Parts: sequence; structure tokens; C-alpha cells
Amino acid sequence: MNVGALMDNNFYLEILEHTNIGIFVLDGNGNYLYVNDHYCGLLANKTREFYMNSSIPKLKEQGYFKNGVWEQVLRKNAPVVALLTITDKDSNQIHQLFVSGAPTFNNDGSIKYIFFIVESMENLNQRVQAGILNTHNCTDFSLVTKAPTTDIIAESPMMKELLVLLANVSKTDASILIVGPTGSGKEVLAEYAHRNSLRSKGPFISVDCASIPETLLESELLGYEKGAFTGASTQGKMGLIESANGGTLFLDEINSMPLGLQGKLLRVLETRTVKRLGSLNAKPIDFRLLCASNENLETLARNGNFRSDLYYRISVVPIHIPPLRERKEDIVPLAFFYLQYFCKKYTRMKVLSEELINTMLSYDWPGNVRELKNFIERIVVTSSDTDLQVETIPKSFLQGTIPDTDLQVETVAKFFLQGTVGKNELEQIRLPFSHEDTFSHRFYMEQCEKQLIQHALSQFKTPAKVAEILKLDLSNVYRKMRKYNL
Ligand SMILES: Nc1ncnc2c1ncn2[C@@H]1O[C@H](COP(=O)(O)OP(=O)(O)OP(=O)(O)O)[C@@H](O)[C@H]1O
Repeated sequence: MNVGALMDNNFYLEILEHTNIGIFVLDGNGNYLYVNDHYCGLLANKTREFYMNSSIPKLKEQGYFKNGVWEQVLRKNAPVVALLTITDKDSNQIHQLFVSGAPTFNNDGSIKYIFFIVESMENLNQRVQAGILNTHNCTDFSLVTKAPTTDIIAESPMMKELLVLLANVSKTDASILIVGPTGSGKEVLAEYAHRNSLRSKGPFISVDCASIPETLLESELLGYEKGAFTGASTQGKMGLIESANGGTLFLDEINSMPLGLQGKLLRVLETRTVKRLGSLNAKPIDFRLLCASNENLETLARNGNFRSDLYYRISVVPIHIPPLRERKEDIVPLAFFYLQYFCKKYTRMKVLSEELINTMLSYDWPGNVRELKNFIERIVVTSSDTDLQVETIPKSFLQGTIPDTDLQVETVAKFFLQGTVGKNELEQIRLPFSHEDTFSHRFYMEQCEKQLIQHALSQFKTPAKVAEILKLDLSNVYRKMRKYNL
């Protein structure tokens, strides 16, 4: 190495400008003397001039942050490290930045310069994660260094293809039917279709047909005139279909819509008008319909549980989202995405160990992306370790790995549903009391309920039959299926 080159200022400048850590230098009064390129990119749309014409006191005055590191360095006359929360006034985004400031001194002991390095929490998390995986030669996970640019993670070829198809058909007004198991991202895709449509500036009205009691669904969708029925508001009410005028109406779990209401929906679609309950006037309405179902509507239609004319009307473009276990390439990117998301939300610093990643890859994820997201949130919140290893995570955190409790409650469920377990056997059940943090009366009862519904579903096949056998409302069965990722 040429020693002369090392002394050249351009050489140092080039290093400072090409590092992917924010660097800046202040004088003792908090005026900026230097900012590197990476630092300018930490907050949205900030140029070098923005900082060079400003100072820490000015930025504080403008409300960018309250307590900076600069004052602490002045006070202590020594290096300081802090995690700062900065509100970017212009983009309204909150950033968490690790800031280290170190002073240099004049001969008289006064501060000459303060040299800062700044790194965003996400960046730091990603670097540590990449480092850990690299140590274990996990070179496959190259995605760890890639910041997610959208809130839809789709790395598997299947999901990528699906997004391309959806983006194309979204530009038309064709009805799209999204079919996929619970928690696989049907609503996420519906929002994506709306964002990519010509109606993106209009409203996106999402209605979960399973969570609104059957008796209310009709008046919620169609709206009503004052005094239309006992208990109706005296003002009357605009229906959700009307609220979607100019935009998109997303009917989630349309499979749980009662047959009578299906007929009324078909009429709205065919006449492009909506008639509030108790009104004689049909109002013209202009909306695009997206529907989702976690059951095969064609089969339901064949068995007379769904109107086939409505099925053909709403499924001009059918989209099938595969379960997460059939698109394993999405598991790691989703896990990293949500790890960053929850680390930021809870101000934590966590990385996934290689072993935990392998466990996640071999797990079935019956609750799909929702289960994975909940799993990551739980481990971020509850684990005290930085490096998340399998053995530090309670077994119950991955659904399928609590054989003891599952076995016991499975026996109870079988007893009630099939009578295949003798009374003696039932009495001999040793309840799996445990001191684990996650174990409680509520946890155990939920496991029982889950097993009961799961067994009933495998025995009686349709949610409607399960509702009948267990004497529950159908919407309640759907709610529980969602809750337990069944
Ligand atoms: N590709 C994805 N990228 C990022 N997050 C996702 C993705 N798919 C799903 N999620 C997240 O998983 C959760 C469940 O997704 P969503 O509600 O869209 O599933 P769903 O199939 O509509 O579920 P349900 O059958 O219960 O209605 C949401 O929190 C969503 O943000």
C-alpha cells in the first residue's frame, strides 16, 4: 500500500462516503461540519445541505428529537452511546437509531470536534443476523441483508407468479375470488389488488362475513331506512356496499354467507343497484367486488351449500394461495420481516439462530403466515436472549410441539365426540399441570376447545355440521377455527 495514498484526504473521504453506517461531525456548538452519504439517507429526503445549514439545537427546536447525544457528550466530556427515537417531521416516520458520539479536544481541554456514528436498529439487527448465519455457513439465507421494501413478502416462485397475475387483473374490473387456508394472506392480497386497481383512490371496504352474526349481516351490507325493523336506528343507516361506491368491496369468508343473502348480493351485482332494507328505491352503485373463501366454493355449490350462479359471478378470476408449508421459500423472509417489525415495535434486539430457522422450516404452520407472525411476536416479547435458540423457546410456542397437553385433551375430545374412550380411561387422565409461563387454566381450556373443534371438523367435515353437533352458531365456529388456526 502506498503510504502517500493513505495521507491523501480523498482516500479518507472515499472511505467515509462508502461506508454503510451514518457518520457526522459536529463542533462544540452542535453545528454540522461533515455528514456522509449514508447519514443523509437515514431520514427521508434529507440532503447534505439540509444538515450542513443546520445544527443540533436548531433540529431540536424544530421538533426532530428531544434529547440528543451531543448534550451528553458536552456534559460528560466523554464518549456516549444511546438509542434515540427520532420523529421525521416531513415523512411522519419514527426511526430508532443507535448513536455513538466521541469528542476530540483542543490543547486547552475544550471540545474541538465530536465524531458520531449512527446506525438504524433495522440495519444493526440485519448485520448481526447476517453475521450469525454466516458463522454457521448458512449462505442460503442471502435475503437477510435485503431490507423489505413492501409489506407483502413473496419470495417463493408460486407467490411471485401470483402477485404478477394479480397486478395484471387488478387493472380490470373482473371479480376476483381468492381461495386459501386460514391465515395464508387472502386479505393481504385483496388489499394489494385494490392498491393496484384503477379504484385505488376510492374506499377499500373489508367485510368478514363470518364474524358478523347472520341476522345482522344483511342490514350491515344493504343498509336500512329509518324504522325498517324493530331496533333499527331512527336515522337509518348506509350499508357497507354503498360505502364501497367508487372503490372495492372485499367480502371475506363469503362461504359463510347465508343462502338468502347470497341471492340479494347476486341481484346487487346484476343490477348494479342497491336497495336499503325498508326502501323502495334502488340506488345505482359502482364498486369492484373481491371475495375470499377458506373452503372450496365449487364443492359447496355442487352440494347446494352455495348458490352456483353467485359462484360463477364472483369467480371470474380465481386465485389460489397455497399453504405456507407448500412455499417454504417464504418462511425465512417472512420470519426476518416480522422479526424486524416486532424488534422495532418493542425496541428489542433479537436474531434467530440457525437451529431455530431449521425448526421453523420443518414445521407445518397449520395457521400459515398468521401463526408465523404470532410466533415471532411472542418470542420477541417473551425471550430475554438476544440470540433466539430453540431450547430457550417454550415448546408450546410452536403449536405442534406440546404432545403432553395435546394428548390429554385429545382424549377428552374423543370421549365427547365418539364415545371411543371409556369412562375409566377418562378418569385416569393425569392433567399436565406445569410451571411453564404459558400454562394456565385458560391455556388448558383453550387447548380442550381447540381439540374439540379439530376432531369435530375431521369427523363431520363441514363447519355447518360442526355448528349443528356442538350447538354453536356457524359464525362462532368460524371464529374459533380462525382463533385456533384450524
Ligand atoms: N405475504 C405476506 N407478507 C407479509 N405478511 C403477510 C403475508 N401474508 C399474510 N400476512 C400476514 O398474516 C396475517 C394473516 O393474513 P390475512 O388476514 O391476509 O390472512 P387470511 O387468509 O385473510 O386469513 P383468514 O382466513 O383468517 O381471513 C396478517 O397479519 C397479514 O399481515
